[in-house]
Amino acid sequence: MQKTLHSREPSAHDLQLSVSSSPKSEVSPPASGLTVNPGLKGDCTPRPPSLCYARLLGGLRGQQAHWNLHPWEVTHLCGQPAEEMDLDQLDLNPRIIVAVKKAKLKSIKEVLHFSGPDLQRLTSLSSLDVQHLLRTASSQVRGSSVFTALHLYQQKQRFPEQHQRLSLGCPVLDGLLRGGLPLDGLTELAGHSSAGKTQLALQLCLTVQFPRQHGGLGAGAVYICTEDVFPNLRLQQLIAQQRHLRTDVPGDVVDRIKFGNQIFIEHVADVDTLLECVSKKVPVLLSRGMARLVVIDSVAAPFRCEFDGPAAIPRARRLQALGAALRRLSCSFRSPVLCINQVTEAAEEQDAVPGPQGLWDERVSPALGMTWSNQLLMRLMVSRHRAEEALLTPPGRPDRTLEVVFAPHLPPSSCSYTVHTEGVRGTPGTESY
Ligand SMILES: Nc1ncnc2c1ncn2[C@@H]1O[C@H](COP(=O)(O)OP(=O)(O)OP(=O)(O)O)[C@@H](O)[C@H]1O
Repeated sequence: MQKTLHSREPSAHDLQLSVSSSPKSEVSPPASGLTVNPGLKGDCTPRPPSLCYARLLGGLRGQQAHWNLHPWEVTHLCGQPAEEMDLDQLDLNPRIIVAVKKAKLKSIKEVLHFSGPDLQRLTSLSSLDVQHLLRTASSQVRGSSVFTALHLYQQKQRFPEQHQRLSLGCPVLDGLLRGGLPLDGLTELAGHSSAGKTQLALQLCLTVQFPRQHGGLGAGAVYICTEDVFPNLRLQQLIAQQRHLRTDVPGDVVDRIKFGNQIFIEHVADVDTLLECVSKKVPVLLSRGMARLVVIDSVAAPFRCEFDGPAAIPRARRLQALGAALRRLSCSFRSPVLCINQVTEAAEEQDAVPGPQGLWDERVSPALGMTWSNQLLMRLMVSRHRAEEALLTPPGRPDRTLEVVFAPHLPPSSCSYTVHTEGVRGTPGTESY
């Protein structure tokens, strides 16, 4: 009987292993990384565990197995459902396998359903054997693909999904954010009134609709307004100007996208409606692939109105609930969530958020305090130079700054930007890290 355990195309490295009851039908094991299988009696040649086990199994059953795969792969059938996994795939002493089979356990899944003491009782194996059995079974189910965050970070080509970002529609801004907004997690965009937060959010609602190769996610956006009416006129203007802003994208690609049809606008006035919107309505759009960006403009307004005075504890609870719902949405649907936030002038110097250069004179801090800050993956701050400073700014020079206040993957950094008819553009050469 022939048994093929893996359907991968054989390569030069593959070891064709014929296993039979005949002791001569074996292949030299690989030179390195070998272990001695404790279950082998009278045969102390070091071999890969799976190879030893295969040989013994063949010997026990008088059967022939012919495996077209590298022996190391036999123990690493990653991704196969546990219920389909045959006990014979386990790299174990056959004595243990026989005991398990005698106990009428047919698959790895069944083995893993029992606790150690239950297995001991069922199989009459020693506690050490049962521990070994459970460890081998669980590592078989888990497979070999344990990756650290460093692996994911360093191997960009191998994990393109993990490195995907939503472009801001401008190479300078994308350069500052190493590609754009991360898909998993909440990004806050905080800043004074008229700094350009809404402009950037509108631009993202358009960028998200571009195909992946042009920095988008090929879907629409949900825009939740909590304070002002949605700026529809400005959106129409930005749509009309997309060809001028996105000179990197072929004109026919821009023309084909019906930008106006894929922005879902919701107005909410209080915290309950906001929570209901993000937990009921938004998931429907995201799960259907109709949207892959959520914007809340602004997140502070409902909390500011409803929790005036000493209502700190209920406010913190609602903020946490909102943060949790948004994070769940973002991670489940790999869709960025952008929360626009207002800022408050800090009365005390120690409350202020330092800019990348430690600009204490900014003396502003995003609204909603520490409870909200803890919900965020990344905080961006936009600022517009004060009126008196703007007078000193030479004409044509940018008077706005975008700062990365914190992000797990970015250093504190900043760059200048301008808002034009066609949208928001970073100013080349103004980046500082
Ligand atoms: N069509 C346009 N052409 C050029 N600049 C524009 C245009 N529309 C808006 N702007 C600029 O954008 C600024 C307003 O930006 P935006 O509405 O994003 O502010 P904001 O940070 O969201 O403020 P708020 O918190 O009050 O909503 C204006 O001050 C103006 O300089």
